[in-house]
Amino acid sequence: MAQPAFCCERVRIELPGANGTLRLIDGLDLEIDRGDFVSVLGGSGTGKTTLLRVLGGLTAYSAGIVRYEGEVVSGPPPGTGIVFQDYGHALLTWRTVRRNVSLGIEARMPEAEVARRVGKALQMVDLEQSRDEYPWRLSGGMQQRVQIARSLAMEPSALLMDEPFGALDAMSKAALQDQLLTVQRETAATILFVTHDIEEAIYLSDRIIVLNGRPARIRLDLKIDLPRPRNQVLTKELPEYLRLRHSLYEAFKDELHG
Ligand SMILES: Nc1ncnc2c1ncn2[C@@H]1O[C@H](COP(=O)(O)OP(=O)(O)OP(=O)(O)O)[C@@H](O)[C@H]1O
Repeated sequence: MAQPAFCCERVRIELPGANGTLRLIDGLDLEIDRGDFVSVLGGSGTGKTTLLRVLGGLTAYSAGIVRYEGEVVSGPPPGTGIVFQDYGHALLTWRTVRRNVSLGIEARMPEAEVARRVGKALQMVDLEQSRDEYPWRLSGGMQQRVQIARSLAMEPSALLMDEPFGALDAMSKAALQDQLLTVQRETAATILFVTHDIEEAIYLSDRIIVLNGRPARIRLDLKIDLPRPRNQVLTKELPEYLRLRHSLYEAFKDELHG
């Protein structure tokens, strides 16, 4: 069998809390295949963001082992990019769009290669027209596209995304979802996507993992077998989409209704 992109074996994640150590996740076994789009759902505070940070090498784990492409994760693995919800803080206001996108690569490669990658990344998120603008002159959706372009310029083999569209209005959100699906098709990157939005998770994913409990465990692991390319109207009318939506809302009934 092909080597998975991410592999967690009996992973325990503990964080310091006001009343001692918080055991957030324990005994987590998880494999994420290369090129898969995997969403992580779970109630507030279950540890979704923390798990993403552990896979991205930003937060240490306390037991077990996390691997990316076979290598033990002990810092941000080469070839992975992280996109946060808070694009406002992620972007540098004094740099143009182009120079925000080049941020992660400009010190590491020749100028011509930087320019090529920035141009390609801006094209993928449809922001070529705004390359010389400053981020504060852009809408929220456009700012988030700048952050995504910055990750894409690193030509990542995996993207870790923490509620990237959580702060956007419904129209911008749908447009960015479709753009992300196009990016995934073009780059074949593995995408791990944390969201609170059940419908967004079904629409985008090949697989959905639901975390719950303290310490959190995987409560549901669903394969999403909807045809691609997906379509905001047609996909959401498919009986299989409605069935998945129904079972996920059932799984979250207690959390949604208190
Ligand atoms: N750096 C930290 N130090 C200590 N505790 C933390 C830290 N980061 C998060 N926590 C705690 O860990 C728990 C899980 O947080 P996390 O942000 O991973 O959950 P989440 O599932 O992403 O939540 P949400 O859906 O609300 O964003 C929370 O109780 C939070 O207070």
